[in-house]
Amino acid sequence: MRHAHTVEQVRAAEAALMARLPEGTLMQRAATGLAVAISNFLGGTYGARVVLLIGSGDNGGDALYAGAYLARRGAQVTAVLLSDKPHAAGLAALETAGGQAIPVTASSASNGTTAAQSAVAGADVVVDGIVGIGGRPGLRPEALAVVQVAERYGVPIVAVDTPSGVDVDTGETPEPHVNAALTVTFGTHKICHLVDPAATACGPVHLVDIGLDLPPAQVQALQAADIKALYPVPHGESDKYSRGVLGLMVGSAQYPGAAVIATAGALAGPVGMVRYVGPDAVASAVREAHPEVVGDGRVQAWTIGSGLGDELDVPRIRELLDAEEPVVLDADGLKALDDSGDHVDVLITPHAGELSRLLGVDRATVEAERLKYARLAAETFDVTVLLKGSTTVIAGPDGEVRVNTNATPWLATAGAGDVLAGLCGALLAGGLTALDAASVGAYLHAAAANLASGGGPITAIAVAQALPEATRRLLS
Ligand SMILES: NC(=O)C1=CN([C@@H]2O[C@H](COP(=O)(O)OP(=O)(O)OC[C@H]3O[C@@H](n4cnc5c(N)ncnc54)[C@H](O)[C@@H]3O)[C@@H](O)[C@H]2O)[C@@H](O)CC1
Ligand SMILES: [K+]
Repeated sequence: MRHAHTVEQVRAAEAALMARLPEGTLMQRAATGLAVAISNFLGGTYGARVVLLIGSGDNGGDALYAGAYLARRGAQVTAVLLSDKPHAAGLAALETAGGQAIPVTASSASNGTTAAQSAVAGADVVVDGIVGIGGRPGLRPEALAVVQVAERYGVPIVAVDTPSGVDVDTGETPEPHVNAALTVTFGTHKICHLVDPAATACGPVHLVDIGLDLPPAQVQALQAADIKALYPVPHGESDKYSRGVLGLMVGSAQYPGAAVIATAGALAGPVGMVRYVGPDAVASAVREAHPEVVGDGRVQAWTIGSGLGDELDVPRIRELLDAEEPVVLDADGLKALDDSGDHVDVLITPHAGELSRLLGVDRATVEAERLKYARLAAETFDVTVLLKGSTTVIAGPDGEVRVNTNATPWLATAGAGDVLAGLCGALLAGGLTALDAASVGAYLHAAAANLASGGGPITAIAVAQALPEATRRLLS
């Protein structure tokens, strides 16, 4: 499990630990981990040209001490000072180790550029120590100008703790920010490391343990071992009924393929039986592709909505939402969702466009503030929300949030959502809670997509077909 804590939680844990340790110990731990990570990123330090961007706070202190470490190992280190009050002890350490510091405004011998811009343009790596957890969104003009030089010259940026300019506690990026090739963070993940759009700006995230004692996390990212522990594996006493029966109310004359694809996703889940309920022509198409599927009858869970188009029986869907059996509500089915606030175990699986319609805000706003709107919808409709996207945000009605980060962009293909809806329904029928079904479903869906893709295009059916192998690999 990866945990993400808020800035407030991190500061409290840091304060408690600092009170017990000699001054500067935490920063030394952070800086050493940072320096080792930069050295690994570069594949060695001797002769490497390293430029540090240094703001006014402890984030800059980390970067300066790491720069001193690298300078002692033969790197040519230049600190660009963005503030007139850089971390004094860190700066002294860098200079003692042979590094040099220049103010961001210093002019260069060559016309038109500053010394800082020339240093950045010729660097092997730029280290972003502008701001960390003390930062507000955005970059000041001098900082933005040097960051843009790095981008223009293709110089990779390693972010210290967080890419400067992002909103650390929400993952939002309303203002210009650093786009890192690697982020080295300390103690725990922050929310911006896991939630898009900021998560993308972090690149891979490397966590350095500095010994913090932390409270329960606000956001969690389940890893393979967590998913494995949740998966409902059949045992010696299992039969097709006890493994769970899923009812599918999906597909229509308009979109018969959605029914076939959602069924493929469901059958690749942990259920014992799948029932299809829908128009005769669609049922025939489903049975032709999947002869295992039977008709109406008792079920332990429902998947409703994928590809229903205009064939929406709203009163019937509302009846099922209020009934005891848990429901996955997808795509067109979302039009039947009400905010009566009396849902037992309902999982909705919207993309940003569908969530924006449900909440009456525009799509771009939902995409920019994914965590906020996933939480809001969970609370408003008393459901669990799985908000699809490059990082999937899963929010429970009681405020619990999980994210899934293993997806591939190749998964953005027609029908992929139908596979997910079928799979999540199967996991609900297999006995998982809505939150766990969403977590396991999102993880396996992405794992199957990675397997099927291998770095190339995929179809939704190929994702469904790769699900058994992805599940086998997880469980083995
Ligand atoms: N507190 C600790 O014990 C530890 C802190 N560590 C480092 O310290 C960082 C936090 O340090 P600080 O609390 O000094 O805060 P920062 O270094 O993140 O920010 C410092 C100051 O920058 C200014 N600022 C805010 N937004 C800005 C913006 N957009 N552009 C320019 N300046 C802006 C503010 O005046 C803020 O107080 C962490 O992210 C981490 O890197 C690590 O050394 C681990 C231990
Ligand atoms: K930073």
